[in-house]
Amino acid sequence: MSWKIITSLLDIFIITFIIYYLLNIISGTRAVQLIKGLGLIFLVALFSQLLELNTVNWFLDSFLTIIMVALPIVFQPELRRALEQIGRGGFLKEQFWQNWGPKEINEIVLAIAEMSEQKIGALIVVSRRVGLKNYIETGIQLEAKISKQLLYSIFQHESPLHDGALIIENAKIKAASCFLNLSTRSDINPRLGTRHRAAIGITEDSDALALVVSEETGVISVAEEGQLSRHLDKSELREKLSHIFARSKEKSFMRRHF
Ligand SMILES: Nc1ncnc2c1ncn2[C@@H]1O[C@H](COP(=O)(O)OP(=O)(O)OP(=O)(O)O)[C@@H](O)[C@H]1O
Repeated sequence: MSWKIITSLLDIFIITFIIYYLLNIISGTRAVQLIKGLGLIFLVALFSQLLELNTVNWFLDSFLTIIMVALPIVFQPELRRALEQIGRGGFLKEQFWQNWGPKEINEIVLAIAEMSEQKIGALIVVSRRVGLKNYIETGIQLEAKISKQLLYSIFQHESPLHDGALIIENAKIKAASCFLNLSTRSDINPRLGTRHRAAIGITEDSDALALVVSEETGVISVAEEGQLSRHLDKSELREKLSHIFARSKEKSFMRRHF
């Protein structure tokens, strides 16, 4: 095979990968409708060029120029998320799991299970490699050890900190009552309210995990990478948390030794 063919194949492979990656990032967002709309306008523009419909051509050309200028403004949140996702791609290798152990996981699981039984609404965000400083700053800052009792008491209705999200970073409770960006995805179950949307939102903005207890039903859910797994029981939650930290430890070990 000649060098030229190899570089052409590489070229095609890279472009296919980039398109696949971009489609993955925008799937389920309002940008999908926009892409469909733009595709349609490009098709009409192509036909009008072939048929030499000059006025239509002129109109579509001017329209597309305006759209291109307006795009970054209208889709600023989506663009920011996409760039954050690209930047996340594994370059920040902070050993976020270092202070985590079975004890911390156990305390969280017990607190969530108890709140689920008593239908106490809760939203707990567990950060991983991506720091959540900008979200921590929106709440009341704490620097507390993880304990079932503390988590449980923060989310009691009488507690001034119960509203909003609690953020755990490096196995420490960093803040409570934090405000998160809500996911703008259009394919989220409409019966889920803002607590679940906020949980999904933070996992789109970062690689954090978000644990939710529904106040209405007591259902336990976990959001990861923009996907919500619902109806988890105590052991499934424990397994999920343990698995995530074990996986991170393994990956970090591989990086250091191979
Ligand atoms: N942007 C946000 N950031 C953090 N927490 C939020 C945010 N929006 C709402 N919440 C939390 O969610 C609570 C409201 O939950 P809501 O009933 O709207 O959601 P839900 O998904 O239906 O949850 P539930 O099943 O518990 O009712 C608020 O009281 C607040 O604690």
